Amino acid sequence: MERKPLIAGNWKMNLNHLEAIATVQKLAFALNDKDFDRVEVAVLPPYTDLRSVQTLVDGDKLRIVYGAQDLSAFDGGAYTGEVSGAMLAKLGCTFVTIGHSERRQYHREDDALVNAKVRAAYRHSLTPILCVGEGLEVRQAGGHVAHSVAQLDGALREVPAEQAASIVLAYEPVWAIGTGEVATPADAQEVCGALRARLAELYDGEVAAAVRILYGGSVKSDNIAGIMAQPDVDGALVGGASLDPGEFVKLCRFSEMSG
Ligand SMILES: O=C[C@H](O)COP(=O)(O)O
Repeated sequence: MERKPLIAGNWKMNLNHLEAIATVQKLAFALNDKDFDRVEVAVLPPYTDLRSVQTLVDGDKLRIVYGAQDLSAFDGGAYTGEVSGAMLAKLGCTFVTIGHSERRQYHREDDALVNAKVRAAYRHSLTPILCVGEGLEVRQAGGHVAHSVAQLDGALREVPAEQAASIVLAYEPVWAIGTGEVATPADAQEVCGALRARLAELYDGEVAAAVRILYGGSVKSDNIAGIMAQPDVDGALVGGASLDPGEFVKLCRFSEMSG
């Protein structure tokens, strides 16, 4: 099955709504139809930017898609500070990142909550970008595959095959996030391959073949080609480098970069 590569820019807590408009405009100006035919390009701005991004994308009929960095496990009600899947769907979001290591670390999100958020996303027709990945100690102890697969198992509890087939996974080794320490292409392939094999066990080969698996962690234009060349890597979840439109455009043209 043909899987269209996805390059997604996770802006984290950067860029206000005015900066978001300028950034998306620069991306739209630089990227052309050929780029969008080859790769799906997504940005994941802070909540406060989403309405502005929606207006720009709709108004100019841009092929850039967008999403949020998190959502509430609940659909509405007295949950101060939370944002529901329904609200994100209304803003035209395609994707929502779930289980990013920064949410797991700073907000104590565990597999049960990640699972509840995955199911909330599907209730509102949002596509989760489910993040898994090990910390340095786990990697050094050789537990990286088991750790990432266990996070996948936890996140997909009670998620039926027809929903799972549309999920996007992101393998992000925590030790490689924002550190400049990029995993080798072989490191990325080892875990991404194991995640796909696990999907085949949990569901079937068809689901496993349909799911896009991204690598994330210090991806830059000078290292993306080798990572993208791996058979089970279908894209990148990019943090820091996505804040620079010129660099992000280069990442979207990964096939022109040297490995
Ligand atoms: O979601 C993106 C990842 O956390 C990677 O961030 P980074 O590219 O700044 O290392």
